[in-house]
Amino acid sequence: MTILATEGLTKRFPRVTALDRLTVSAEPGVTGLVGANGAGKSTLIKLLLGLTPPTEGRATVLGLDPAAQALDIRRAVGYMPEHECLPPDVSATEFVVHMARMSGLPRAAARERAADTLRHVGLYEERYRPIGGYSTGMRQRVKLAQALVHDPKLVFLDEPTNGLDPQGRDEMLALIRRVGTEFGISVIVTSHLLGELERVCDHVIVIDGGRLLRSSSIGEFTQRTQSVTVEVEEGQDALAGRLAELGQQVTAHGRLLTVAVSSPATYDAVRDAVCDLDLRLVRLEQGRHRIEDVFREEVSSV
Ligand SMILES: Nc1ncnc2c1ncn2[C@@H]1O[C@H](COP(=O)(O)OP(=O)(O)OP(=O)(O)O)[C@@H](O)[C@H]1O
Repeated sequence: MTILATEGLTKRFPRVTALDRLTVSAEPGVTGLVGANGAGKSTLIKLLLGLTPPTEGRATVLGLDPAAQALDIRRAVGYMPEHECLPPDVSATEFVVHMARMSGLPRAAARERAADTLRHVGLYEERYRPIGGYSTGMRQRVKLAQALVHDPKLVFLDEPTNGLDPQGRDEMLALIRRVGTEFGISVIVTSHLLGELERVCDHVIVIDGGRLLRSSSIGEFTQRTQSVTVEVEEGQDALAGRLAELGQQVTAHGRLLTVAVSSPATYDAVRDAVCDLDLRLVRLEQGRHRIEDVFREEVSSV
């Protein structure tokens, strides 16, 4: 089942084209939507929720059309907006119960669901205090709770790690992973920090300037760029030459050599070259480029 699909989706503002003929789809699971600030991530989410109409093109969310079935979509989808949107003078409990009631839950069910959801996102006693006194991390959790309280099939999380310190970031990312795995809710999560998404996503969509740069599973993203780092005590130039003769693709970074792994034979070639030249091997380490590196390479080649 496809959770969302777009075809030639375009949004033009008077001065800027925020989305430019975007054709992409996502399957159930956790999908990262990656792009620099201004790439068009928030605009895409707003179009998919039916909050703003496209200039051209089409989209479906859970098989529904945002232009004609926006209310049905909102019933089945949760949305955590990027910007601050919480009332400071009510408690998290009051706010999340209110949001559950807005989604159509009866009073008792809304209270129960709100309590469960706030506990799931890690807010306990503090949920009775006014939101105005919360830390950024606590406020992000409240925003996440209101997106989950009506038990959606899919949630859009717009920059959920924004403003968090490294520990808060790790906790939020772990929570997002749990939403996708334990709760079984599909997640579309945006970030301009490319590296952090590889830890939680099954699939990544990269957009740049409103255009699709890449859409693939995390595995494909990193596999393609698998490499092995070789360090020898001395003789790295001779080793690089020998490996090149054996048909390997080698790059030198000071004392370290990075060899692209084209097949398992690459490891045999490294072993043979080190033995032939009688070198002392210090390190042989499997390396994977991070999404960040792949993205940088692709952007610079566009
Ligand atoms: N309502 C609007 N009117 C005019 N321009 C807009 C509007 N909304 C977005 N834009 C522009 O469209 C482009 C894409 O914005 P968008 O907010 O979708 O990017 P983003 O990838 O979510 O980045 P950020 O994380 O910085 O919000 C930007 O150039 C932005 O200035």
